[in-house]
Amino acid sequence: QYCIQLINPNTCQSMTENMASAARSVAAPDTRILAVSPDSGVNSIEGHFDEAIAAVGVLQQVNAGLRQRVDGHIIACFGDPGLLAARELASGPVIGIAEAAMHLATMVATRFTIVTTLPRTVVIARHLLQQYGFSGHCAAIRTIDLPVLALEQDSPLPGEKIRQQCIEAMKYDNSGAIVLGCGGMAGLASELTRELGIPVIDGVTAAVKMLESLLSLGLTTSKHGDLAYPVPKPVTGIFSQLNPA
Ligand SMILES: O=C(O)C[C@H]1NC(=O)NC1=O
Repeated sequence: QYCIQLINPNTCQSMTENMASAARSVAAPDTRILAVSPDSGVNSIEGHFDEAIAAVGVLQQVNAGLRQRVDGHIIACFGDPGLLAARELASGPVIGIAEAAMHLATMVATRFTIVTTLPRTVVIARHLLQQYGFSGHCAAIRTIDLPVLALEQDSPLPGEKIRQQCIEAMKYDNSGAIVLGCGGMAGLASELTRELGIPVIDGVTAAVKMLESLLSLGLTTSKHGDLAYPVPKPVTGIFSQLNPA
């Protein structure tokens, strides 16, 4: 009975489709997943500049979701771009895949390792750990040193490098769980968990189940305080699409 809007903040359609199938594989039978991505922006998010651009696209999609009366929103990029702004705009709950995966990891292990893509995005994950209060829980942030879109090519290399970093994490990091640090890794978690014998958590599937939990408990974004709807004012020019629905 829920309609969840899954927003891939980059414009790579194949990634949107891949994460949508991962989301649908865990969604409750009567949960509908509406997978979208911005009409314009960047085809992969690999740094602060890309994040800033993607955040505007996320807000445009949240607005579209509001008009379609979706029950909640997932921001499916490991930088959780635009998360708090999206919570101001939205009436339903909004969850970022990084925060979802991190929360679940702390419930099954005392420390976790994040495995992400490019070294330059490590600082983004570090900032989120601080913002969410999980710095003490994260033993290490590892990278496969491949661009995000390498995950969309038909090659075994990214999967192999992720597996290798998971094995290194198990050997050297004293971590009890792994967090996959990219929306494009969504389909890999269950096989890696089975093969390696350690919880490997993907934020897309984690966010779907957390959103269903919030909705079933009647919990939604608080409009008391700083996440109240934006102060009404004209939003002009290229941002006019962001005027609240
Ligand atoms: O920061 C990253 O490596 C991953 C991030 N970039 C992207 O386009 N989707 C993501 O989840």
